[in-house]
Amino acid sequence: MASDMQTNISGASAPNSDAALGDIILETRDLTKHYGGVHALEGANFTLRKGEHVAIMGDNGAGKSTFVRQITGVEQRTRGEIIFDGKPVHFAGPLEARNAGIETVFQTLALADQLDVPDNLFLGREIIKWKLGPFSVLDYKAMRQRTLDALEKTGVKIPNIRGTIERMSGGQRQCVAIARTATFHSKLTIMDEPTAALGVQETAQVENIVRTLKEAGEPLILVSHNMRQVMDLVDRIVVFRRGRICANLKKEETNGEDVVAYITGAKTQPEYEEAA
Ligand SMILES: Nc1ncnc2c1ncn2[C@@H]1O[C@H](COP(=O)(O)OP(=O)(O)OP(=O)(O)O)[C@@H](O)[C@H]1O
Repeated sequence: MASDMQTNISGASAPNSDAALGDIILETRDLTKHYGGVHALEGANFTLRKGEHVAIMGDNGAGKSTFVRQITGVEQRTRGEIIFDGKPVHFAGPLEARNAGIETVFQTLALADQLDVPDNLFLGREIIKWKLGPFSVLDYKAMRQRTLDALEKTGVKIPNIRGTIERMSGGQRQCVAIARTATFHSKLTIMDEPTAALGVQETAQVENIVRTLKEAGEPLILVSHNMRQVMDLVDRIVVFRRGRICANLKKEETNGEDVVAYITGAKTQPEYEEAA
């Protein structure tokens, strides 16, 4: 599948068609989250195919992060179904989601500040050299080598991988988090505003990593407010408004102005009108 896609897709902005994409990797049905009286997410029906890159857009408070938190097991949904890789799932926490193949890069990074890059990459799934009863010895050499491979693959330049995360810039930290995805070939990557706090160069680096994921046929959900970035990187845009999906737009059939009209409520797609 990936190689078929590569022949069809010469760059992130190449035209896309459903035929170039694989089976459904993620589906949500009626996904809903209420915080007491706050209906943060209401009846979200969403589908993502293997190899597809989809942006989630919407105004502040539209429900984007809430949607991500239900999928990644950070919170427990009020109702609805999540079907991941063909099976209904109910993750008790983010580690369970990660072990199932969902790698998430949050706005606030889930990295351990006191640890170095290899330790962060392999946190919770260390390579074991040998194990005897309750004792095990970790294979640090193998973990370091795989770290260097992952950074090289994603084009990330970090001068000293043995330095602790707390000493790195925001961009470097973000790249480490994203390189973790590349290392483990996750089945799905979710990025929630990965470049919101980054400078121009660091943003470009993260965007390059997104392109390498696309070339490798790895699916992605990208939550972003950045229209240029979205138009540059994804195949499809799903717009949330007041907790509900109000548009599902193929990139080649829309433009920035059109997307803004859905975000602000000036437009709603007919199929979502009843819900809006
Ligand atoms: N833990 C919570 N308790 C109560 N209300 C919450 C909680 N988390 C989010 N909300 C509310 O749910 C709604 C959706 O929030 P969410 O963070 O999903 O929006 P968002 O689209 O990600 O916004 P932003 O772009 O500002 O990050 C908002 O009204 C928010 O105040």
